[in-house]
Amino acid sequence: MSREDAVTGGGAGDAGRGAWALRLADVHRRYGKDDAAVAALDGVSAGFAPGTFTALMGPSGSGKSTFLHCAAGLDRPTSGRVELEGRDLASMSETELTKLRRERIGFVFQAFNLLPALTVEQNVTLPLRFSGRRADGALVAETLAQVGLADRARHLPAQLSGGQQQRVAIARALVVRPAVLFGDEPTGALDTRTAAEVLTLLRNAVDGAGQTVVMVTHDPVAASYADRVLFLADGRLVDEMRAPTADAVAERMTSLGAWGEQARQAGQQERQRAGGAF
Ligand SMILES: Nc1ncnc2c1ncn2[C@@H]1O[C@H](COP(=O)(O)OP(=O)(O)OP(=O)(O)O)[C@@H](O)[C@H]1O
Repeated sequence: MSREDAVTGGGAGDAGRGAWALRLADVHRRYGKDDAAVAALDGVSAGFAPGTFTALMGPSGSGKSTFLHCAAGLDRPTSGRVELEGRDLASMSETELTKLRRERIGFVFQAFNLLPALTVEQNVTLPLRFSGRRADGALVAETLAQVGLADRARHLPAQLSGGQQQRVAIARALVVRPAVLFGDEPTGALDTRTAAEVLTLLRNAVDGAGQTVVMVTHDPVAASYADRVLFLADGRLVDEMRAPTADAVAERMTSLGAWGEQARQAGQQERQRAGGAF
């Protein structure tokens, strides 16, 4: 697959619809109407091959959360296609989307969102119960072992460190063996050493189990664990970096930040010249 195809999710190198775990094609998401309209996503196309780890970065307000929400079926694009394992999310009813989210999508947030009264094992079992599946003991044990918590199954979340709690959240996301695991700043609340453990875990899920991971982060070190970084600015994908290093990512973010600020100022001047409201 060429670099171009990886960014656009199309072209001659695309082996067909089934080739991507996730694919976005010309996705637009607008909020508000007329003068107050905001193009949070402005024609985003990207393909995510199975068993790859992608970091999504960009200045504040560039559209990262909107991207994740549209890609994970939590929000619907204004136009464009989002395909998960070749299935078009736009054609699905709310009931079908809910089922798809439960069975084929994993989500890990900055806040661990564990249920405090349930044990580690019970927290991890929840998604299976929600999707009406039997809480297979072997599967749960295997998933807990995968995140290094086999000996903590009967503990309560409050008895665990922050890093361990995030590992439980990752186990809970992985237990359904999702098509894509989405992370929204999953290491944002962790110290450097603990964050490294969690990122290594995600890396191993990709390398060892063929998991597909898409992670939003502001941290260049976190992004360096990914196979590639996609950079968003003003709702558009503006660059891709393969085999990223923390230094190279930090440098790119600095120039993007400056670029984003220039673009905002230019837009403001334009609106003032045009006699706009602000
Ligand atoms: N519900 C909404 N209604 C109106 N505008 C919105 C809404 N959600 C997001 N936006 C706007 O869309 C743009 C993209 O927002 P988004 O939250 O996706 O950016 P982000 O890159 O995740 O930002 P951050 O890094 O600060 O979390 C911003 O201009 C934001 O103000």
